Amino acid sequence: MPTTGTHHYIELAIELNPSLFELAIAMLSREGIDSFMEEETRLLAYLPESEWNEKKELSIRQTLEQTFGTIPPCTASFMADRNWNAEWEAHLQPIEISDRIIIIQKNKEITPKPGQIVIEINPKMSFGTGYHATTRLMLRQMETLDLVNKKIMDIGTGTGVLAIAARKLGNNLPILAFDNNAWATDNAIENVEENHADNIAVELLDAEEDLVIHLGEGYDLILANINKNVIDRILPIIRKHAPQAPVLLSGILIYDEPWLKKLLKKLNYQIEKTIYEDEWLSSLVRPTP
Ligand SMILES: C[S@@+](CC[C@H](N)C(=O)[O-])C[C@H]1O[C@@H](n2cnc3c(N)ncnc32)[C@H](O)[C@@H]1O
Repeated sequence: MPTTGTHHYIELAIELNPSLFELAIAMLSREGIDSFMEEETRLLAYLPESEWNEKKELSIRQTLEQTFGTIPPCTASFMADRNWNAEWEAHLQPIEISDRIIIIQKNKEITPKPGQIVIEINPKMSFGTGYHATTRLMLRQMETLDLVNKKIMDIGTGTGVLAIAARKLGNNLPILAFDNNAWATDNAIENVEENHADNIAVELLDAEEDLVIHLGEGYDLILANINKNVIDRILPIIRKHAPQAPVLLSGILIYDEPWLKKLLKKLNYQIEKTIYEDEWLSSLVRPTP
């Protein structure tokens, strides 16, 4: 079971022209950072205190310099857990993913369109608010799929948003949703409960260590919105141990599409559909028969 505890983190405040936020988010996500908040002229990026050290700081500075030619003014400050929720929630507004799906936060009243699914997400520090293009892309792909009688695994569940969406989009089998970050699993459990989404097992697991044993249970659809490096390592495992399962991928930058195509070819997957938003893509891939 995930541990519920106090989580401290580092807030990086980067002074930037807002037109550069998307690019900065894309590049910082390559550093493994996946929690962001946008202010008028500052991009705030959050990472666990345990991951912050001189090497990480240097690597982030190099990434910023390579991306922008110079390092934008940037400060790092410690943030205790207790500062977090109110601040985050104050920034959030409902996000309409499509005519079919809208994401709202706790205590926000909205009138959904007829037939629109409402997902309530209180993100805390987890990724998956709908504020990121990759979450939107995954949800837009999912709403076009027939999820009935599909056993789904949600790798890197973050807030649990995709698993909850699957349930609300008509999926009727048990879902395994996991993340290697205890903030995320704690938060996903809360969100699953808030949404009365039953039969979703949220677990603290690492895809790179625990996949094989779970894939043996037999899955019909794998959701993996993670990042290039992790996908590079786990897709061969998925191909081997879930040889029939389609995989819905995101967390991949458009610049990395050639890499993705090469990997898919090597593993004998065919691309069924790729969609794009900002610098990001999502591909639905199926094992070649
Ligand atoms: C881009 S977020 C996606 C969150 C959510 N699924 C969504 O679509 O919005 C990626 C998530 O993968 C998790 N993650 C990264 N590496 C992982 C690994 N090796 N095993 C499990 N989860 C991982 C991160 O903690 C993060 O919550």
